[in-house]
Amino acid sequence: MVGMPELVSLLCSSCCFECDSLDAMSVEVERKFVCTPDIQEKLREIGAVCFGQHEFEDKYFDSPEYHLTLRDVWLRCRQGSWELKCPTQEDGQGREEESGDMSLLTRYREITRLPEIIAKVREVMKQECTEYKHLRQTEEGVKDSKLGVKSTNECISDEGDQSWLRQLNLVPFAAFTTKRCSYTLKEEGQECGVRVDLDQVDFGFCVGEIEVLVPDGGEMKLALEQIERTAQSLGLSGEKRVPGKMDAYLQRYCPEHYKQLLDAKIL
Ligand SMILES: Cc1ncc(C[n+]2csc(CCOP(=O)(O)OP(=O)(O)OP(=O)(O)O)c2C)c(N)n1
Repeated sequence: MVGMPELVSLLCSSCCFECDSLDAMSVEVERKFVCTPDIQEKLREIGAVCFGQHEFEDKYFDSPEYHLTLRDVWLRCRQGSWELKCPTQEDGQGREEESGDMSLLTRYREITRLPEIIAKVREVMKQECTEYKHLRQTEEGVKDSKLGVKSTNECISDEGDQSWLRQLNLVPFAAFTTKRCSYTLKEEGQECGVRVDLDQVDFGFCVGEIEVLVPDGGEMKLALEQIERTAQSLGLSGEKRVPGKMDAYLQRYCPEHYKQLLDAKIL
């Protein structure tokens, strides 16, 4: 594991920044790994190209009873844009159920359009607590609110925009800033590249991620194989699940929430 100061110096200051272009609904397949001091050298050796370095703040939201995260549903606002990650199968978790290294892969549906995010959150809340007090009021409120017809994904900019959070009783439970250095690796004959992110968080934690975004209905098997090949060429051996930024944050700052997620086998 690379320490905070080392990764700051590892982050390549010469990289240019390219904006991420995410589909409004796609499946993110990823494998986390422990960053070693030579990771950037290894990435360059295998032909990965650094395409960006940037910093962003994530704020995560849930109900006080953790109705979303206990169903493996993750609502966040990143630099003013809303994102929801949820398991790809309704009943299953995002973790791949295959054996060996494949079990280190996670697969989440990413939703980035606000009306779809609100609809999904409402659906989860409904399943979670059928007699949820706020719900009937929420359904009416969100339908009537200007947010219900908004097609873009915008930040909480005024009181009105926060109404859906209040109506669904969602409150922030985690907030941290990440410095990220992003690489892309294109294999011969493959149309889409693999993305590798090296993240350093403001509370002193580092983690790497190999990631492929599969558009809705896209080829999942290919993505899984691409990630595995990249992991192998980086010499990553892994039998153990690698904790992410959220694991580290909750373990440190919200032990009760963390325990509940461990008990529910979400983390
Ligand atoms: C290995 C592993 N990762 C995540 C989870 C569940 N989970 C916990 S927090 C969480 C939400 C954050 O997901 P993560 O991939 O860690 O976000 P980030 O590192 O910021 O990457 P980006 O979204 O920019 O690509 C999830 C899905 C899990 N059970 N196991």
